[in-house]
Amino acid sequence: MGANVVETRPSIVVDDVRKDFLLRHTHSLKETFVAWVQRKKSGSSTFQALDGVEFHVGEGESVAVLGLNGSGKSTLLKLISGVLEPDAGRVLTRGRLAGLIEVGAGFHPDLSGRENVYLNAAILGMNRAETEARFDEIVAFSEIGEFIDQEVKHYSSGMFLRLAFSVAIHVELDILLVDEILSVGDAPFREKCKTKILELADQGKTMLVVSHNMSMIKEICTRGIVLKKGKLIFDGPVDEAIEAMNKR
Ligand SMILES: Nc1ncnc2c1ncn2[C@@H]1O[C@H](COP(=O)(O)OP(=O)(O)OP(=O)(O)O)[C@@H](O)[C@H]1O
Repeated sequence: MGANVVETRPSIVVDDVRKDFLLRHTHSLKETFVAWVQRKKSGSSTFQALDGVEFHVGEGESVAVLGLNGSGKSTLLKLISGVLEPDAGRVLTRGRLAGLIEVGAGFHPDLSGRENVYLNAAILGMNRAETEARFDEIVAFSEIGEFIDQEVKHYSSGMFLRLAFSVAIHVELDILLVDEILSVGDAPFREKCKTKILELADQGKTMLVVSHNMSMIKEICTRGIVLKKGKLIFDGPVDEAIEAMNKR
Protein backbone atom coordinates (compact mmCIF):
# COMPACT_ATOMS: atom_id res chain seq x y z
CA MET A 1 0.00 0.00 0.00
CA GLY A 2 1.39 3.42 -0.92
CA ALA A 3 1.86 6.34 1.43
CA ASN A 4 -1.33 7.95 2.55
CA VAL A 5 -1.83 11.40 1.07
CA VAL A 6 -2.22 13.98 3.81
CA GLU A 7 -3.17 17.60 3.40
CA THR A 8 -1.28 19.02 6.37
CA ARG A 9 2.48 18.78 6.61
CA PRO A 10 3.60 15.46 8.02
CA SER A 11 4.51 15.05 11.69
CA ILE A 12 5.49 11.42 11.32
CA VAL A 13 6.89 9.71 8.24
CA VAL A 14 7.34 5.95 8.26
CA ASP A 15 9.14 5.04 5.07
CA ASP A 16 9.33 1.37 4.01
CA VAL A 17 10.34 0.22 7.48
CA ARG A 18 11.49 -3.27 8.38
CA LYS A 19 12.31 -4.56 11.84
CA ASP A 20 13.76 -7.99 12.50
CA PHE A 21 14.21 -9.67 15.84
CA LEU A 22 16.64 -12.42 16.58
CA LEU A 23 14.87 -15.45 17.98
CA ARG A 24 17.05 -17.60 20.20
CA HIS A 25 16.20 -21.27 20.42
CA THR A 26 17.36 -23.33 23.31
CA HIS A 27 19.08 -26.55 22.39
CA SER A 28 20.71 -29.30 24.35
CA LEU A 29 24.50 -29.37 24.52
CA LYS A 30 24.45 -32.40 22.21
CA GLU A 31 22.37 -30.62 19.55
CA THR A 32 24.65 -27.59 19.70
CA PHE A 33 27.74 -29.83 19.36
CA VAL A 34 26.27 -31.76 16.41
CA ALA A 35 25.35 -28.48 14.70
CA TRP A 36 28.89 -27.22 15.28
CA VAL A 37 30.44 -30.43 13.85
CA GLN A 38 28.16 -30.19 10.82
CA ARG A 39 29.02 -26.46 10.54
CA LYS A 40 25.35 -25.63 10.64
CA LYS A 41 24.10 -22.46 12.23
CA SER A 42 22.10 -23.28 15.29
CA GLY A 43 20.50 -21.42 18.11
CA SER A 44 18.86 -18.50 16.37
CA SER A 45 16.74 -17.33 13.47
CA THR A 46 15.30 -13.96 12.56
CA PHE A 47 11.70 -12.97 12.77
CA GLN A 48 10.27 -10.03 10.80
CA ALA A 49 8.18 -8.03 13.25
CA LEU A 50 7.58 -5.27 10.67
CA ASP A 51 7.90 -5.56 6.92
CA GLY A 52 7.68 -2.70 4.38
CA VAL A 53 5.48 -0.52 6.59
CA GLU A 54 4.79 2.87 5.05
CA PHE A 55 2.50 5.75 6.07
CA HIS A 56 2.49 9.44 6.95
CA VAL A 57 0.69 11.15 9.82
CA GLY A 58 -0.21 14.80 9.25
CA GLU A 59 0.12 17.48 11.91
CA GLY A 60 -2.86 17.32 14.30
CA GLU A 61 -4.09 13.91 13.13
CA SER A 62 -5.08 11.21 15.64
CA VAL A 63 -4.37 7.80 14.21
CA ALA A 64 -5.11 4.41 15.74
CA VAL A 65 -2.66 1.57 15.25
CA LEU A 66 -4.74 -1.59 15.16
CA GLY A 67 -3.96 -5.28 14.89
CA LEU A 68 -4.20 -8.55 16.71
CA ASN A 69 -1.73 -9.59 19.41
CA GLY A 70 1.80 -9.79 18.08
CA SER A 71 1.05 -7.91 14.84
CA GLY A 72 3.79 -5.33 15.50
CA LYS A 73 1.94 -2.33 17.04
CA SER A 74 4.25 -1.78 20.01
CA THR A 75 7.31 -2.36 17.86
CA LEU A 76 6.09 0.37 15.49
CA LEU A 77 5.59 2.84 18.36
CA LYS A 78 9.05 2.04 19.71
CA LEU A 79 10.58 2.73 16.28
CA ILE A 80 8.78 6.08 16.08
CA SER A 81 9.83 7.03 19.61
CA GLY A 82 13.43 6.10 18.81
CA VAL A 83 13.67 3.35 21.44
CA LEU A 84 14.36 0.92 18.56
CA GLU A 85 16.14 1.44 15.22
CA PRO A 86 14.70 0.05 11.97
CA ASP A 87 16.71 -2.56 10.06
CA ALA A 88 15.64 -0.99 6.79
CA GLY A 89 13.75 2.15 5.77
CA ARG A 90 13.48 5.28 7.90
CA VAL A 91 11.34 7.02 10.44
CA LEU A 92 11.14 10.81 10.61
CA THR A 93 9.33 12.89 13.21
CA ARG A 94 8.86 16.65 13.53
CA GLY A 95 8.58 18.43 16.88
CA ARG A 96 8.74 17.29 20.50
CA LEU A 97 7.69 13.72 20.90
CA ALA A 98 6.44 12.16 24.12
CA GLY A 99 5.65 8.51 24.49
CA LEU A 100 3.28 6.90 26.92
CA ILE A 101 5.03 3.65 26.22
CA GLU A 102 7.11 2.51 29.12
CA VAL A 103 5.55 4.89 31.61
CA GLY A 104 7.56 5.13 34.80
CA ALA A 105 10.69 3.56 33.30
CA GLY A 106 12.78 6.55 34.40
CA PHE A 107 11.51 6.59 37.98
CA HIS A 108 13.95 5.97 40.80
CA PRO A 109 12.55 4.06 43.82
CA ASP A 110 14.80 5.76 46.39
CA LEU A 111 13.77 9.29 45.37
CA SER A 112 10.60 11.01 46.52
CA GLY A 113 7.65 11.59 44.22
CA ARG A 114 8.64 15.26 43.98
CA GLU A 115 12.25 14.45 43.00
CA ASN A 116 11.04 11.91 40.46
CA VAL A 117 8.74 14.48 38.85
CA TYR A 118 11.72 16.81 38.27
CA LEU A 119 13.99 13.97 37.16
CA ASN A 120 11.47 12.55 34.68
CA ALA A 121 10.36 15.90 33.32
CA ALA A 122 14.07 16.57 32.62
CA ILE A 123 14.41 13.20 30.87
CA LEU A 124 11.37 14.14 28.78
CA GLY A 125 13.04 17.40 27.72
CA MET A 126 11.62 19.99 30.16
CA ASN A 127 13.81 22.52 31.94
CA ARG A 128 13.45 23.37 35.64
CA ALA A 129 11.33 26.50 35.14
CA GLU A 130 8.91 24.64 32.83
CA THR A 131 8.58 21.83 35.36
CA GLU A 132 8.08 24.26 38.26
CA ALA A 133 5.29 25.98 36.32
CA ARG A 134 3.46 22.66 35.85
CA PHE A 135 4.37 20.94 39.09
CA ASP A 136 1.10 21.62 40.94
CA GLU A 137 -0.96 20.53 37.95
CA ILE A 138 1.06 17.29 37.65
CA VAL A 139 0.55 16.46 41.33
CA ALA A 140 -3.13 17.40 41.27
CA PHE A 141 -3.78 15.20 38.23
CA SER A 142 -2.02 12.24 39.86
CA GLU A 143 -4.04 12.67 43.11
CA ILE A 144 -0.93 11.66 45.05
CA GLY A 145 -1.53 14.50 47.53
CA GLU A 146 0.60 14.45 50.67
CA PHE A 147 2.47 11.35 49.52
CA ILE A 148 4.43 13.47 47.03
CA ASP A 149 7.38 13.76 49.46
CA GLN A 150 7.47 10.04 50.24
CA GLU A 151 9.96 7.75 48.54
CA VAL A 152 8.37 6.20 45.49
CA LYS A 153 9.28 2.67 46.66
CA HIS A 154 6.55 3.02 49.30
CA TYR A 155 3.87 3.83 46.71
CA SER A 156 1.29 1.27 45.64
CA SER A 157 1.68 0.22 42.00
CA GLY A 158 -1.41 2.27 41.08
CA MET A 159 -0.04 5.41 42.77
CA PHE A 160 3.28 4.94 41.03
CA LEU A 161 1.65 4.62 37.62
CA ARG A 162 -0.60 7.62 38.20
CA LEU A 163 2.31 9.89 39.01
CA ALA A 164 4.41 8.57 36.12
CA PHE A 165 1.52 8.98 33.71
CA SER A 166 0.78 12.46 34.99
CA VAL A 167 4.36 13.61 34.35
CA ALA A 168 4.38 12.08 30.87
CA ILE A 169 1.14 13.73 29.83
CA HIS A 170 1.95 17.20 31.14
CA VAL A 171 5.24 17.69 29.32
CA GLU A 172 5.48 20.10 26.41
CA LEU A 173 4.79 18.01 23.31
CA ASP A 174 3.81 18.06 19.63
CA ILE A 175 3.44 14.32 19.08
CA LEU A 176 2.05 11.87 21.62
CA LEU A 177 2.46 8.12 21.30
CA VAL A 178 0.01 6.22 23.47
CA ASP A 179 0.34 2.50 24.10
CA GLU A 180 -2.48 0.88 26.08
CA ILE A 181 -3.23 3.72 28.51
CA LEU A 182 -6.23 1.83 29.72
CA SER A 183 -4.00 -0.44 31.72
CA VAL A 184 -3.13 2.56 33.92
CA GLY A 185 -4.83 2.94 37.29
CA ASP A 186 -8.44 2.39 38.30
CA ALA A 187 -11.60 3.21 36.30
CA PRO A 188 -12.02 6.87 37.38
CA PHE A 189 -8.34 7.58 36.69
CA ARG A 190 -8.54 5.89 33.29
CA GLU A 191 -11.53 8.09 32.42
CA LYS A 192 -9.52 11.16 33.43
CA CYS A 193 -6.62 10.05 31.23
CA LYS A 194 -8.94 9.64 28.28
CA THR A 195 -10.37 13.14 28.82
CA LYS A 196 -6.85 14.56 28.97
CA ILE A 197 -5.87 12.78 25.76
CA LEU A 198 -9.00 14.09 24.01
CA GLU A 199 -8.09 17.58 25.20
CA LEU A 200 -4.60 17.24 23.71
CA ALA A 201 -6.11 16.00 20.44
CA ASP A 202 -8.42 19.05 20.38
CA GLN A 203 -5.40 21.28 20.90
CA GLY A 204 -4.04 19.93 17.62
CA LYS A 205 -1.40 17.54 18.96
CA THR A 206 -0.50 14.67 16.66
CA MET A 207 -1.34 11.27 18.13
CA LEU A 208 -0.69 7.66 17.49
CA VAL A 209 -2.76 5.41 19.73
CA VAL A 210 -2.49 1.69 20.40
CA SER A 211 -5.35 0.15 22.34
CA HIS A 212 -7.54 -2.90 22.32
CA ASN A 213 -10.42 -0.74 23.56
CA MET A 214 -12.36 0.05 20.38
CA SER A 215 -14.85 2.47 21.91
CA MET A 216 -11.97 4.60 23.16
CA ILE A 217 -10.21 4.34 19.82
CA LYS A 218 -13.36 5.59 18.05
CA GLU A 219 -13.61 8.53 20.45
CA ILE A 220 -10.00 9.64 20.00
CA CYS A 221 -9.08 8.69 16.43
CA THR A 222 -10.50 9.51 13.01
CA ARG A 223 -8.11 7.34 11.04
CA GLY A 224 -6.78 3.84 11.62
CA ILE A 225 -3.97 1.77 10.24
CA VAL A 226 -4.10 -1.99 10.56
CA LEU A 227 -1.10 -4.26 10.93
CA LYS A 228 -1.26 -7.97 10.27
CA LYS A 229 1.82 -10.09 10.92
CA GLY A 230 4.04 -7.04 10.54
CA LYS A 231 2.49 -5.77 7.30
CA LEU A 232 0.27 -2.75 6.86
CA ILE A 233 -2.97 -4.10 5.41
CA PHE A 234 -5.29 -1.10 5.76
CA ASP A 235 -5.08 2.69 6.11
CA GLY A 236 -8.29 4.72 6.21
CA PRO A 237 -11.30 5.84 8.29
CA VAL A 238 -11.23 4.38 11.79
CA ASP A 239 -14.55 2.47 11.52
CA GLU A 240 -13.39 0.72 8.37
CA ALA A 241 -10.02 0.01 9.98
CA ILE A 242 -11.73 -1.75 12.89
CA GLU A 243 -13.72 -3.85 10.40
CA ALA A 244 -10.57 -4.67 8.45
CA MET A 245 -8.84 -5.80 11.63
CA ASN A 246 -11.71 -8.08 12.61
CA LYS A 247 -11.76 -9.72 9.18
CA ARG A 248 -9.17 -12.41 9.57
N1 LIG B 1 12.67 -7.59 21.77
C1 LIG B 1 12.12 -8.57 21.07
N2 LIG B 1 12.78 -9.68 20.74
C2 LIG B 1 12.21 -10.64 19.99
N3 LIG B 1 10.95 -10.59 19.50
C3 LIG B 1 10.24 -9.50 19.80
C4 LIG B 1 10.76 -8.43 20.60
N4 LIG B 1 9.78 -7.48 20.71
C5 LIG B 1 8.72 -7.94 20.03
N5 LIG B 1 8.98 -9.15 19.48
C6 LIG B 1 8.06 -9.94 18.64
O1 LIG B 1 7.57 -9.13 17.60
C7 LIG B 1 6.20 -9.39 17.36
C8 LIG B 1 5.41 -8.10 17.45
O2 LIG B 1 5.39 -7.69 18.82
P1 LIG B 1 4.62 -6.36 19.30
O3 LIG B 1 4.85 -6.24 20.77
O4 LIG B 1 5.04 -5.23 18.44
O5 LIG B 1 3.12 -6.75 19.00
P2 LIG B 1 1.76 -6.00 19.37
O6 LIG B 1 0.99 -5.87 18.11
O7 LIG B 1 2.06 -4.75 20.13
O8 LIG B 1 1.06 -7.07 20.30
P3 LIG B 1 0.04 -6.94 21.56
O9 LIG B 1 -1.31 -6.59 21.00
O10 LIG B 1 0.05 -8.32 22.10
O11 LIG B 1 0.61 -5.93 22.49
C9 LIG B 1 5.78 -10.45 18.37
O12 LIG B 1 5.77 -11.71 17.73
C10 LIG B 1 6.85 -10.40 19.43
O13 LIG B 1 7.08 -11.68 19.98
